[in-house]
Amino acid sequence: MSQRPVRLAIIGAGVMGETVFSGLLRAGWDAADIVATVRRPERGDELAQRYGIRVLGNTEAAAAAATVLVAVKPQDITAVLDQIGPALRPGALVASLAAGVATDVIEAHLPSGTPVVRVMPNTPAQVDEGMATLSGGKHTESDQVEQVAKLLSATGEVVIVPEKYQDAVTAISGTGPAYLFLVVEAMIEAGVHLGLPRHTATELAVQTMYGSAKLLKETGDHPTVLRERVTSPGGTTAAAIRVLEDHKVRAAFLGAMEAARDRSRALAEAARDEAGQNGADEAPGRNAPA
Ligand SMILES: NC(=O)C1=CN([C@@H]2O[C@H](COP(=O)(O)OP(=O)(O)OC[C@H]3O[C@@H](n4cnc5c(N)ncnc54)[C@H](O)[C@@H]3O)[C@@H](O)[C@H]2O)C=CC1
Ligand SMILES: O=C(O)[C@@H]1CCC=N1
Repeated sequence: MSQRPVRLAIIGAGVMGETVFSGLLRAGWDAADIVATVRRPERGDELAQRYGIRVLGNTEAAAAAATVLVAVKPQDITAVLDQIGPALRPGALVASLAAGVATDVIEAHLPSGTPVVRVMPNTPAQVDEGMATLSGGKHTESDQVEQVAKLLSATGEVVIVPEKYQDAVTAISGTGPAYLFLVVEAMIEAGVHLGLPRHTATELAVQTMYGSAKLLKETGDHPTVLRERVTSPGGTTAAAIRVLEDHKVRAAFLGAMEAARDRSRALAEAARDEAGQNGADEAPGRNAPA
């Protein structure tokens, strides 16, 4: 424990955990500064071989690092926090990627005074175009939130938000890539239905999504303005949009995003109930800053 800490431990290196540490490696971090944990040994071997990072057990990894990023599913997080809490280094910072799970629940499963940062990232971080939002807990100083923001900025944009926004954020940027992939999937299938070869339909749909996103970002123009520029009076776009409006696409997005927000809240409640059942208030102070 007295050894110099590694910079980061990723607890549960699945899709998002790998996304974060691979972005840090692309940004120039040394593999020796990162340790990760996994549930399946084959997964650990794969990560160690591909990236040269060390794969350890959960408590060993937590004990080794200055910052501990917990990237397990919301359903698994309280058990993992209970396991790693006693092993944390004094002053260690804990960040969580778990959808819904609030900082007070995370704090309740860690030694009293542990600084906690709740993060909602997204998968475009795999190509350094992520969108992550961060909120600090009640023992977290603003420079500690900034520290996690700096770390995640290796994989894209980062915004610090009040925690009360995190469920809505989850519905827009955390979950959002899936809506857009579904739109592309639907466009490809429709293109095939119209008689295009599948590879042609795929290339056209993917580049159209990419080009449209770039146009939105680079011009800063409102999507309504950009849509109007495509829509000629009495033309093809007006005909297509009319069908989408008939099918209540906007209402469907409203309903879908309310459902995502509500699910985020429900995941939070499930984790909170577990905290209650375990009688976890806050564990005794073992992590006061050194
Ligand atoms: N996939 C996504 O687009 C996003 C995911 N998230 C959040 O990120 C977290 C991780 O999600 P994914 O990476 O998609 O899930 P995943 O299932 O790919 O990764 C979770 C990993 O944790 C490992 N794990 C579970 N229990 C463990 C334990 N006790 N010890 C060590 N490893 C353990 C699993 O084996 C798995 O590899 C979730 O909490 C999710 O809400 C947040 C934003 C976006
Ligand atoms: O579907 C989920 O629960 C996670 C959180 C945001 C995106 N994927």
